[in-house]
Amino acid sequence: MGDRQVNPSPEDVEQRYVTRVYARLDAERAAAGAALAAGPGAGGGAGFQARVEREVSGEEAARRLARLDGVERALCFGRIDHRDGGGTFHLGRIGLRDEDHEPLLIDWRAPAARPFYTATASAPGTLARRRHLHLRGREVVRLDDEVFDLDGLGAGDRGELVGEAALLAALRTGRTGRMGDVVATIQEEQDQVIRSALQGVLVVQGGPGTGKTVAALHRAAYLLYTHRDVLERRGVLVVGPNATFLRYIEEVLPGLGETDVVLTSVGELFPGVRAIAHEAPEAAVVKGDLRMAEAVRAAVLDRQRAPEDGLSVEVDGLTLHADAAAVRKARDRARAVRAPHNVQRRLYAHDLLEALAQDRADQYDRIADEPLERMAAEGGAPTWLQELMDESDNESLFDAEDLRLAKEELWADPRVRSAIDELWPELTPQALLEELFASPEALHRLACTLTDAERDLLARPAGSPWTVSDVPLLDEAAEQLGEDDVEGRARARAAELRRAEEERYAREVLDSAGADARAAERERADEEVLIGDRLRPGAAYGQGDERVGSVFLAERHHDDGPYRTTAQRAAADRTWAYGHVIVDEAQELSEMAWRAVMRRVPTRSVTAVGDTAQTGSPAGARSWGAMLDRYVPGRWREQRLLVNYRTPAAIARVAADVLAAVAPGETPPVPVRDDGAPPVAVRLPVAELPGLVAAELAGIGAGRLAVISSGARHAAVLAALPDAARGAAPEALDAAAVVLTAEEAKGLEFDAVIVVDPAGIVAESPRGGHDLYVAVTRPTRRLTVVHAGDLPECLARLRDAGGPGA
Ligand SMILES: Nc1ncnc2c1ncn2[C@@H]1O[C@H](COP(=O)(O)OP(=O)(O)OP(=O)(O)O)[C@@H](O)[C@H]1O
Repeated sequence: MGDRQVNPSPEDVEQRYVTRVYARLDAERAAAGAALAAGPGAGGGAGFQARVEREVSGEEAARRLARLDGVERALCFGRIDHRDGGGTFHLGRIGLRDEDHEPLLIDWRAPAARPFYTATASAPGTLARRRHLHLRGREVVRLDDEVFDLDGLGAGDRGELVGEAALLAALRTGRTGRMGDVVATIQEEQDQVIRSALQGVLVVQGGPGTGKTVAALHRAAYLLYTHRDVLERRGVLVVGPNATFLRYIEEVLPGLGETDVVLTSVGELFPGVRAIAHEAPEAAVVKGDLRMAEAVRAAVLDRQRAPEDGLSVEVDGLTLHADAAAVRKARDRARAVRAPHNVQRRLYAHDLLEALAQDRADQYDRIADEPLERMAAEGGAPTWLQELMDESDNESLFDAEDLRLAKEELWADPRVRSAIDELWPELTPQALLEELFASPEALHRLACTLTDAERDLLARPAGSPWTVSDVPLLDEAAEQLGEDDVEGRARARAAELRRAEEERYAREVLDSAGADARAAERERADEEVLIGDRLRPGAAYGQGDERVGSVFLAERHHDDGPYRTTAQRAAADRTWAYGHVIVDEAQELSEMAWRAVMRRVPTRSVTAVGDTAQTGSPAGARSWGAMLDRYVPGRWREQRLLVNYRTPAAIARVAADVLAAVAPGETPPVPVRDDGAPPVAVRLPVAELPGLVAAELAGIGAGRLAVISSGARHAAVLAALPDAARGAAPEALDAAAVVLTAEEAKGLEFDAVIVVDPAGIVAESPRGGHDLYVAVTRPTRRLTVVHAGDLPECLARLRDAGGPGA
């Protein structure tokens, strides 16, 4: 008996494999940790080259460690067996090799992993079997097998879901308040989105719950894996609708082993400004309109003056004058240079200083000559003096060096400086916009393509807090003004030699990365400003001006402080050019917001995911072409997601009714499951919400609940539910119950949702009932609609269903 060989169960076999995989992960972590601990002191050699190499290997170790740390959970989740001796592969969040460098775990993004995501019962490709491994910690707790039997059932019987059992199990799991990755259950239509080419603009259009967000995040991870060379250096930017949403999705990418991604919202795109103030939707519409770019431009040009009577300044008892023609010439010359306002200003100031210095020299000449000329005129000059005077006729006492010194001296004089500042001030984006909005006269004169009513919407007192729709305008202004990085340039001057070396290195980086359009543009602009050493750095200007594109990059590469990742450096730099940008809830972006986003990705490598049927902002997109054709005329490609993974069929039917009312002609996505409690409508005073919330929470166990209410009832709902989390603060995601507006709920999901005052939500929705559509598409299990008056017609199905309070 004791000798009898018992075949190990499939679970045991997989457990053994999984244990090996985790042992390997531990070993790799230890190695990366040791490399990092050895630190920059490791490896000898002084000089820049050695330093860069050490820094790069330090970066590499830090990155590797972060990647290995993120993938602990469900590291190995699948296995594929090919037919006819094609081999067996285990799939994981990252790839691992064993001690002999043989593949142990295939990265889910590798081509070899693809059949796992594309094989269906009707089209299994070369697969004989797909297996999902479910782990708890490092323990295998369940296996789901799909055996592809070519002679078996047809597609109609099996459906086309990939890994159906595992998918449904994943969809039924209670929500945690954080989006998780779906690497084990990616569906084929999502796989196509994820693996679509890096180049160009990809629009992913799909109804609520079709996995647009989750697919976009997996796409980020896929692109980083496949194009690591470019993207690790340039970074990937994900733009989401607000800070809560960003918190909701922030764990997905680290869980996939990727950390080089910047997550931000439009309100945070401008470093140093936190836009939190609310404003009227009508004002947001005006600020989102492209005509605002013209208004900002006009406001900048308005601050570049050439007065009719020229410039006069009192200096040391003399009135120095630059006549109108000279000032106009200086302005036109500065404007002709392709550089932003604050950079052009240096040229303008230089030319005015020259005119003033020349005037002073002429006046000194006259003063010096005057007594002699008077003597000569009175016939009292001796012959030798007369001869000398004739010889020096028209010859100034001042040479070029004197003039240069005079300019420096004048620039150091506060009266001269403030006179020049009056005509062409150095401006910050904040000051420019604040002054524009605070002056009805300036608005009238400069925002001339707007109507009076539109201008009235922009007017507000100085010192008002920034709103989200101000941010693209600040960005626009920053682009027109140019930032004068005084500190950066002072640092640069102090380390001239080191910079030269770094520049050489950065040039190599630039070359290998291909042309960086943005850096090249800056380079051109700066060279033009500096042509012929006209503004040579010196005491007069106090700063080094010799910036070129690769120096920008060198500055970005080098940092005297602790090591910063690409993502950290990119996030702090408004002018960073990303390798790829993903925009979620992209339908909400205004024209001006798109302009700010596109500025950050000169290569136009963009993924825009959204649903034009959910557009809530009146400044947002009604069609993708309206937003994108301007940047990539006719060249953006669209992929549609058609399956709803979030909401069970009964709730999806209610949502479809709402959709038919707010966006007739739009097709709702097809729900993938038909379970969960039927949705109900209850007539209930807000004061009785606590009982309903308690009952719903009991119904969902450890899940999450949201109460989504109209603005009109919001305060009353908050008062009735003092224990619930409130508002869109990111912490609210951790609470069992949260009270939100429809706007705040966008992109999020909850096990149970209570929609309060649907008629109010419809009435308040700037674009009709779109906000109600958002609200009823948030639940994964239960939907309750609470109303006091009549239900909106689009919810008639709930009334007819005869729920308890219908
Ligand atoms: N292939 C999948 N496997 C498991 N879960 C999935 C899959 N695809 C989507 N889901 C789940 O479906 C839910 C909806 O996904 P997601 O939030 O990405 O949808 P969306 O299209 O962005 O929705 P919305 O338009 O409402 O923002 C999430 O819980 C997500 O994890």
